[in-house]
Amino acid sequence: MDSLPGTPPALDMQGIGKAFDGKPALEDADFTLEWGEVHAIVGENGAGKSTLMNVATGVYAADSGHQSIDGAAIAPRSPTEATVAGLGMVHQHFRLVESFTVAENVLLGLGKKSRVRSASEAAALVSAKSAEIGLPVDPHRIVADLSIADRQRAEIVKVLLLGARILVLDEPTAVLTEDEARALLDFVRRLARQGNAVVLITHKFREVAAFCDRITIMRHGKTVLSGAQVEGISEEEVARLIVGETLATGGRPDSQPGALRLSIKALSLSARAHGQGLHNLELELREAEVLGIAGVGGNGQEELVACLGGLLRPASGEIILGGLDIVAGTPHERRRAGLRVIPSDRFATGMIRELSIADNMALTSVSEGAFGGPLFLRRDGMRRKAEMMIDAFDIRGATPERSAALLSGGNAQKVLLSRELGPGMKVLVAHSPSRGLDMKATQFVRTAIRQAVESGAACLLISEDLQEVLSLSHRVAVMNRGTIVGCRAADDVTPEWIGALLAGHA
Ligand SMILES: Nc1ncnc2c1ncn2[C@@H]1O[C@H](COP(=O)(O)OP(=O)(O)OP(=O)(O)O)[C@@H](O)[C@H]1O
Repeated sequence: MDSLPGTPPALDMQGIGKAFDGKPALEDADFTLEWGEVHAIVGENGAGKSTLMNVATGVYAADSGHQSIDGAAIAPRSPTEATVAGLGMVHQHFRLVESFTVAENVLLGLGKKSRVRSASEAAALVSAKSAEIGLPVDPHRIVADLSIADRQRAEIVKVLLLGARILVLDEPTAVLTEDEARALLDFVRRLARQGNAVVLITHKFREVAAFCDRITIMRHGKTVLSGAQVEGISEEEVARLIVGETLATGGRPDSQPGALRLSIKALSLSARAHGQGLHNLELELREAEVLGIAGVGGNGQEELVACLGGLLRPASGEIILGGLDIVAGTPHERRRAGLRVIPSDRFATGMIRELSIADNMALTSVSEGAFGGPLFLRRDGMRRKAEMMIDAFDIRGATPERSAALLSGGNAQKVLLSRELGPGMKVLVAHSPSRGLDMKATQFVRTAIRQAVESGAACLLISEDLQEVLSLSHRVAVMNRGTIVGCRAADDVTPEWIGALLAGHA
């Protein structure tokens, strides 16, 4: 989509360089966004997509290069400055104050210089904007009470109210259901067609193909394809440019399921206290087997993972691992019995953002005395172990001392895997293990699971990504309303079977 002749681009970035601790995250990167278009930025984890847009929006200062917004040269020193100039970003982790209402957040964002003085005036603005752009947002709700999709919409309305006409969305659909994602992307297209401009950072080619006008591809901090028309570009071509090499396609682990490893009997969890709850859930998992659990998110998947990991205590039922009922065991005791969990939200229960990579890798073994007692922690041992893991799992840009908060999504997942797939693992519970990851990191995660299962581990794979479930599992179970509503060999699974099971309980 070209702007009218003589119209300056919405955003123009040329020759952008940025290094962190001497390591380049961006090298001579270019990006041009026209008014009226949705422009996708794609690239593998750590390619520099977020960093490029963080430079554009004043989160980071570039080391080199220049940029302009609507023809005016600018090097924003803060996100507020960028938003005032017309450029606003909605990050992967939302930046709203949780204890405030949506209107109070907008009031806070508008700042003292604004003529808006009260939360009720801000609320009126939110309602008007929300109606104008067709994005439902209730200004009076407390942010902590909102669903993820509601929060995202609130953040978008806020950014637009602060003056943005260029909207940057960093992997906005990674946290949404399919319906929510479609609604958001429809909105994004409308917004662009009204004369605004949108940058969409995404890993999903189908979003690029269906909703974007042009595409920019990044690899290792550089722009390897700049603003090509989406029409006429194939998924294979995009994949090749993203990774710079061809990927091996994986498949199901080459293993024969053996003896019973884990059995869950009549597991129930109160629905009132814990969202959906669980109802008489029954499962059996064998050694060297992947049992995939398909279903729409919010049907008890989170609760099942929390009950297995020991973060929630079920009202009744048994969880038998290797002949032992672990239902009353602490998370630590379950680990000792060989149970490992990869949660869907890496930083909520898997890792501690504020700690270093080495500390995160040692998190679960420190209490077992692997690195000395609490008073004399052998930090050199932790560092050496972390160096080995960084090497073995090819965690790019990582050093043992670096804060985990600085890892890209794919690399954070690799840190988690390096810790959980360690010795003693008998049952792996993996919840959406490749959510938000690029193709190469996804491939890495699936290969790691496959190898663990081929060495005899049992894996319960819980994922809303049916393709992921089908590509790895020996058997597939369907979860709906807090229970397992059907289970069969993966080869016999059809979309109709899954659809009927989901509808039968709708
Ligand atoms: N504040 C920071 N300090 C140090 N290194 C950083 C910082 N922010 C990003 N990096 C590094 O810069 C590189 C590019 O990261 P960036 O987050 O831009 O990648 P990305 O393409 O957005 O990845 P993802 O798809 O995983 O979000 C990575 O190696 C990352 O670890």
